[in-house]
Amino acid sequence: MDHSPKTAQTAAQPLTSRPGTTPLAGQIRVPGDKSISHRALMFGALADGETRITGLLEGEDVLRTADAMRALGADVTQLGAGQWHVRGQGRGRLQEPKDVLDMGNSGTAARLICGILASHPIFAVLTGDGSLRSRPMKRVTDPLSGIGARFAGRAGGRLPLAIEGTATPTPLVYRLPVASAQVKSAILLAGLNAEGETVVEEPEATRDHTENMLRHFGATVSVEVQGHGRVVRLVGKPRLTAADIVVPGDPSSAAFPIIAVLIVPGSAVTIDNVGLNPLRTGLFTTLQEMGADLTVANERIEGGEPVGDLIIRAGALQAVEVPRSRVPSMVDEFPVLAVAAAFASGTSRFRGLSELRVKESDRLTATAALLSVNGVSVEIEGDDLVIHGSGGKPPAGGGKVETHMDHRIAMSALVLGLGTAAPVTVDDAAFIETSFPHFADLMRGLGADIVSA
Ligand SMILES: O=C(O)C1=C[C@@H](OP(=O)(O)O)[C@@H](O)[C@H](O)C1
Ligand SMILES: C=C(OP(=O)(O)O)C(=O)O
Repeated sequence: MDHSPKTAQTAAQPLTSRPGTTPLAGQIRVPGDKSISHRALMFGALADGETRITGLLEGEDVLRTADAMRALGADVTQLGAGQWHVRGQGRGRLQEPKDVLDMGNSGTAARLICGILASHPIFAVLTGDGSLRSRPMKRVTDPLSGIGARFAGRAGGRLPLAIEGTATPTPLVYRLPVASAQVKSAILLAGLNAEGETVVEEPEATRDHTENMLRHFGATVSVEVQGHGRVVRLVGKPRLTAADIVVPGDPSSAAFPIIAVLIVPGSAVTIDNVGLNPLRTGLFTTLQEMGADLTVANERIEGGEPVGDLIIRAGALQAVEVPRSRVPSMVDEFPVLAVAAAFASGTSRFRGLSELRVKESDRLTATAALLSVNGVSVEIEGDDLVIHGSGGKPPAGGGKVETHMDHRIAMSALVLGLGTAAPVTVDDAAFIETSFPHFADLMRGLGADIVSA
């Protein structure tokens, strides 16, 4: 099986989704969690010994991380579908890469690897695709300069970025200016090679997979809850020991079939083995507030993370107001939540979405555009998104959506077209491969009508 990332080379792949005449039905699994998959490969590369990973997401973003870890000297091998092993060099012993590291479309890969490289005495250059090269990197390079690493990038700190790591990193005490698990993780990863304690204060709690995995590999990490936020402390220079990892299904990917089921009348689907880390489940809370028929069965802990099976049935939805404090726990789910809101009764407001402007695309603008080109009434007010729902009546559809190299915009638009009056077309579905390989096939298996445009 060829696992090299491809999006950069492939021609645009337009797709159309058409309103079906039959409900969606079935029992499925979604691919492994992207955040946990990146971290599993990185921690495996930083640890002593052999880490075995089950359920790894084989999406292009994660394959970029696998390639980068190989270029830094780790032995990364696929044993079977979702089964990978990584033999690490031991903390602090990564090698200088011989060529530029291409992180493709992945912000998580680029920012976390900056943290890893910053505290190794090596030189490296990072680049990415057109989307990633437009995304801000100063949010990691500014604090990481404080440990003694040096960075030179394009205007605004954008990729390509040259990094000169330091052999003697100073431990940081840093308060995050934005709620970002990527920035928190970059600082903690850099702190692994610093003598003493690295402290990251986050004003809003963000996903804690890095903290969980640090402990799983033997590091000492403490977390103190402070209001909506947390203070994370890492003791530097731990021995990281290889540990097996079981990756749960990605709740951010599950969001797409979930919303599809909710908006296609008569549908009922079960999604098995979805990660339910409480810092990732803001969408489920919000959908329950909208009156969605969404229940969790068989809740259990697997590989240190809570997981469960989701049972979803179509039904009427009410408008919702999502508070700013909930944004980090569902930051990637707003485009598809906006699709659900388009079918609800009443006007929904999602507050405080400024971070959506710096994702793979400006998702605030792209989400509003994907709705309005399909006849949904929507406004952006400051950093809020306001959506006037149709009250269950199918919105017009018939639009061609620009996806701007953004997988989540592409999948959200395709979900919308399953419930609109006329089909919805996306200009390029190729980027769906970054996080959700075989998305269209999985949806077709449930009865969705998705075809090449
Ligand atoms: O740490 C992570 O794995 C991620 C953090 C989030 O980004 P920010 O840290 O920029 O909010 C999220 O949008 C991204 O998909 C994955
Ligand atoms: C924002 C995302 O990913 P990243 O920042 O890793 O590119 C995402 O997957 O929605």
